[in-house]
Amino acid sequence: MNYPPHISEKDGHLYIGEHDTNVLAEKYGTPLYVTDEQRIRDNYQSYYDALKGYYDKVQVLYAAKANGNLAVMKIFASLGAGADIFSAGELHLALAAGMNPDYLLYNGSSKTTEDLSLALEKKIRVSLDSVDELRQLSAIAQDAGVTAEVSFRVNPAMEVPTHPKIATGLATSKFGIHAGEIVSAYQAAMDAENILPVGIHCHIGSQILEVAPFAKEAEVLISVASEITDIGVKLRFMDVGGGLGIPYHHDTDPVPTPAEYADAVMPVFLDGINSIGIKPEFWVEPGRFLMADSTVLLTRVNSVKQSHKKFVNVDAGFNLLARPAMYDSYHEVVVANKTGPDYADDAKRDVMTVTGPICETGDILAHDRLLPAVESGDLIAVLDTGAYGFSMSSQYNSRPRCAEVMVNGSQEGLMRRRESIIDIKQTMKDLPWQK
Ligand SMILES: Cc1ncc(COP(=O)(O)O)c(C=O)c1O
Ligand SMILES: N[C@@H](CCCC[NH3+])C(=O)O
Repeated sequence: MNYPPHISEKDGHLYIGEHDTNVLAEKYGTPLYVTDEQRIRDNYQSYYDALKGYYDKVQVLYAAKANGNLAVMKIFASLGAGADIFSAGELHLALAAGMNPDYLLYNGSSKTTEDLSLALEKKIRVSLDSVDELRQLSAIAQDAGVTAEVSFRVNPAMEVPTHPKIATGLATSKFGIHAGEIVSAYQAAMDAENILPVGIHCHIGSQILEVAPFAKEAEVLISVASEITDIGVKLRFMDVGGGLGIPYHHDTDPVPTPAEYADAVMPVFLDGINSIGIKPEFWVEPGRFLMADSTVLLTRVNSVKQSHKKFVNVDAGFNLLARPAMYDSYHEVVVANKTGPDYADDAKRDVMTVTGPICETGDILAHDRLLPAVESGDLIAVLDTGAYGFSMSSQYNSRPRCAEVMVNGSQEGLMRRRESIIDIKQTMKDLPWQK
């Protein structure tokens, strides 16, 4: 199987960076997420450089929902990124990581008045999702005696090649304001007290492996930019939302590069702004491309069962990696203590289904994979789990969440400790009538 450069096999073991995954699993226990810092930096640099090659006013806003660990946020802060934030928690983490508030955008289709007040208090721009939200923000800004800088999220009514649950710009999606209504929304913002519209925001969906939809999105945004410039909006940024997908099927998926993305999108953007006669910043909010392949989820084999098929029962399930159960997502799996030529012979391999410990039939991490003979105690690595892995985890079945480790060259360290049963119980309360 093809691996990204920070994943390798040595002496029968799977390595991440300079580290034997078996040694890390032994030291920190399983299940365990392990992330390679240098890979995050390299992914960021390739995205940023490709866009910057076209335009000097490029800003990356890391999509914090992909992985909100403070250690991860600090890496992006050190690289100069801001963040796409979707909650007060993500806002808090972005500021704690030292990100510049100028490059944070408070997104979301359902914000509370507390969220809107917090954004104003912290001087964070808000991406509005409805005219109702505009009215609420205007009232809060008037009370606070400040001006709120905003963008609207445009719904571009676009079908995109991805799982329907993560296609966010469909005409039927809950997000954004349709192109036909967007100019009147901006007019309402121009007319509203204590509101200054300064941006356009859009997001067509996630895990898209073609560049054409992003170019089409840029066309839609340019057309909106032209119309709202005509009514007097002074655009400071155009935010195109999330980034490229990644090849989860390592050997067969197409691998669109940031350079191809930039070649498709930037000419549309540049021609558009030149003909309108404006020079807004170009913002992009990648999450998956920056994080997904930086991380492996290590999970120990509890038992193997030959039923109507061969089940490999491991200690991580959809409590820790929801993607396969939620979107039928594919992740490569490797037996991390049985790699290399000794285990490559297909005759000695078997088709196996890797299942988690959760009390649901759908708790399957990987269906029907050809793997070397697996026994209890073996270590399985689930690849490409750095985006929407830990961040979507839960305590279902009252299972404490696992630890997260970061490696960086020869260094390694815990970036999140393992939870215990105390963490599960600590928010529960004794009811007075249940003494
Ligand atoms: C508004 C917004 N921005 C950015 C992202 C990040 O997308 P991706 O991880 O595909 O780059 C998402 C998630 O789909 C999103 O909803
Ligand atoms: N959570 C989704 C990505 C979309 C999230 C943000 N809109 C996934 O795991 O693929």
